Amino acid sequence: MDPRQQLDALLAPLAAGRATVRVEGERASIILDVSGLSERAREALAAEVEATARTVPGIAGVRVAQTSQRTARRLIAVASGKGGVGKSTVSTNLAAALAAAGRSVGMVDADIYGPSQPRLLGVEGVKPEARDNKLVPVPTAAGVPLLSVGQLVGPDKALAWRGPMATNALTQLIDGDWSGTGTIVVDMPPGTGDVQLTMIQKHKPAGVVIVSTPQDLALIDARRAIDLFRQTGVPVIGLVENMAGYACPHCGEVSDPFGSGGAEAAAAAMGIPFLGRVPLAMAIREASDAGNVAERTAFEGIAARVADWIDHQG
Ligand SMILES: Nc1ncnc2c1ncn2[C@@H]1O[C@H](COP(=O)(O)OP(=O)(O)OP(=O)(O)O)[C@@H](O)[C@H]1O
Repeated sequence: MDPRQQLDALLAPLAAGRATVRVEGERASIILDVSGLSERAREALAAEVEATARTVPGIAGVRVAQTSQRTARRLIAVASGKGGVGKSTVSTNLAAALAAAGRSVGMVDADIYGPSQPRLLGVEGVKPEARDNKLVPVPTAAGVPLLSVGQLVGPDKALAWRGPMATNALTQLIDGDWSGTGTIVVDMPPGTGDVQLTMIQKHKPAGVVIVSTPQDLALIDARRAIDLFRQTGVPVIGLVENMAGYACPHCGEVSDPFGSGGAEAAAAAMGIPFLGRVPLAMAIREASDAGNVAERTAFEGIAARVADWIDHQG
């Protein structure tokens, strides 16, 4: 475990959901959300967090800052018209890139048909604890704490759920102990069913990112998803074209077996921003399978555009 992972693991039982941790070289900065705590409890928690952080090998300096301003929770849904287009992969890498850029980001995996975030974020089999009747997000190496349908029932079981069970699970995850987390990326199930409607009506996402492949766009599934969010007043942050072109694993050159520019033109025709293309690349699949998010370059531009959108929402 690297110092960052050790720090997250040690702080989880003490202050998960309250601590936002950054590690640069040998220095750790921890922002502690102390809202709702008494003066004495704040000081005690800050002292305990600092003392604990100092025990981590490889960390030489620790700075703990307290904030009592509970960050307004902002939900960014990631949706697609159909399954298998890489929505989960885009969600993970988007969240990881935002975290790497210094944002406090969490992940809710509401994909009942294939909750793959525990695997993608490298915490498969780790169950969240409950505190004050709320689930406590599981810390991950990418700095993106996670609550997933897969943690509640195991990766293969949720598929058989009917509407109310699925929507209750979504609410339980979104109402977890997210104090200190500014933005929660929500990996939605594909399509336009009950979970999407509950998400829109009850949880009111700030915006939605739509993921599609070049072929998905041609098949109009993505358009149907875009229409649902638009008609219900959820701002569409933009379209990500995934598996766009093939990146040669040897030389990195991207070729376009399906032509290029189609998604960008489709986004323009629908009047929504185009956030970028992610090539079909062996490195992306391998990183996903290994539960790490090392392959980040393809996602940085997309994350920067989403961050820009967030900042302009006030
Ligand atoms: N750009 C890419 N390059 C290579 N492989 C990719 C890329 N994007 C996704 N994949 C791979 O494609 C498969 C499906 O991706 P993912 O699970 O992210 O899709 P999804 O849309 O979330 O699917 P579902 O809706 O079924 O959960 C995974 O094996 C993933 O590693």
